[in-house]
Amino acid sequence: MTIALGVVADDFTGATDVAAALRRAGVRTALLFGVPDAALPAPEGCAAVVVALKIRGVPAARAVNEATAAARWLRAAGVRRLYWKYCSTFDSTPRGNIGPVADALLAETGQATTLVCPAAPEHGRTVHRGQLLVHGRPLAETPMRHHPLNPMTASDLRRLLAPQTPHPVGLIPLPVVRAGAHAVAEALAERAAAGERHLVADALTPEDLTVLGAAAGERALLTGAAGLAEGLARSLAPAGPAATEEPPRAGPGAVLAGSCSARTLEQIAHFAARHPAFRIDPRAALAGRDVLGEALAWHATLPPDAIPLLHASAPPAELAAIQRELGAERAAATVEALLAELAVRLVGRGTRRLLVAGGETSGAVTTALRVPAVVVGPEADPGVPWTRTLGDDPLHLMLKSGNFGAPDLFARALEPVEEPTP
Ligand SMILES: Nc1ncnc2c1ncn2[C@@H]1O[C@H](COP(=O)(O)OP(=O)(O)OP(=O)(O)O)[C@@H](O)[C@H]1O
Ligand SMILES: O=C(O)[C@@H](O)C(=O)CO
Repeated sequence: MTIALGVVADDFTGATDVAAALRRAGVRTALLFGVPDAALPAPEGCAAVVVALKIRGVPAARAVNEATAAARWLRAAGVRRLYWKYCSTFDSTPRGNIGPVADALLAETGQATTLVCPAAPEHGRTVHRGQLLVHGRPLAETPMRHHPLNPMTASDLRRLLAPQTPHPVGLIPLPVVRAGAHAVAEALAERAAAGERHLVADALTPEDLTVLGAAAGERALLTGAAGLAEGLARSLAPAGPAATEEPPRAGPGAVLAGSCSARTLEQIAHFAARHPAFRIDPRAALAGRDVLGEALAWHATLPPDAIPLLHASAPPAELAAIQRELGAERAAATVEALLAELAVRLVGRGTRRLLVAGGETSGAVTTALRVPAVVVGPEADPGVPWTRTLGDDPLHLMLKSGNFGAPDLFARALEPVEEPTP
């Protein structure tokens, strides 16, 4: 089977989000974690392959190297169209990594111009007049202002991208998109001739994204969040039925959360009111306390059917205080290392369903668990699918983006479902 689309995703939850969107569009999708080994054969029977990397916050040179290596593997596996998936809230700093990777992949494919469209209407993200809106509010006026690693303090995508690339950034405004694929294709050709390399595209609806996907035609590289990938998939092939697979209902479950996003904090509050919860503090760990040992000892006291939550998440003011005291990167690395080791220990103790909140956190956990690839299953909420490892005794993983899912998601995903009495 030809692989129609190869996606390079900058974090692990973003990768599951885009894989779920492709599955929704009827495309059988495989999800690989980390740059695939050169000898790894292309997954059988899949029309799309997503490679999940953990390059959102790393130095730009490293992000470029890993993304290029993943793109080369995908192209060697026969992929003609590449997609660079970044966050629908454009998580990045003025140093990168969205621009540098887009430039590197453009050079790799020999293409002159690409689209930049983080719209994901499914998640309430739209682009209008080049502004990124989250449920109608400019990005910089949302809690993303307080993100622990990349606070987003501007909303204009041209302004956000400009410091990340030496190339001109232009705009395809909504009226052009609404005029249809032909008008967008013409605008793309004109802007390319004018030397504009990155074209921010307005999109408010799934239909706008399908138009953009269709306009891109045979272009070898598009960039954006899950919405444009789904639009591209819809324009490539009519939607088929999504594979039918039940969510995993049984087996010991646990939640590990390192996301400090507003939605994760709500989900933690909801879950902790019903289930045992343990809070990890990086200050204690760096002061020399055996936080891992304490968490494991706490876990050992729980009844076998408990669904524990272990988390480090802190509200904005407390997070800022921790970061001032420890340094943001040191604090984050400490939390990630602790949660990753906890994941390994919990799975060692029999956990088979693991919900992980946060993209960086999911990257750390999945890498520590040495999971090479998963099959993408049903979504519990938009962009939050269950995935499972291959083999006889699969591990079920739900990698949740910080801002995704309803407040009761953790409970809904993991609590046993009462069978209706006949
Ligand atoms: N108490 C804390 N103090 C300092 N850093 C923390 C704390 N808790 C979590 N972190 C760090 O904050 C970062 C949160 O990023 P992560 O990507 O996991 O979540 P997110 O940004 O909400 O999710 P997504 O990327 O999916 O939107 C992680 O690196 C984590 O280790
Ligand atoms: O696009 C999004 O918002 C998510 O897929 C994501 O990347 C979160 O890390």
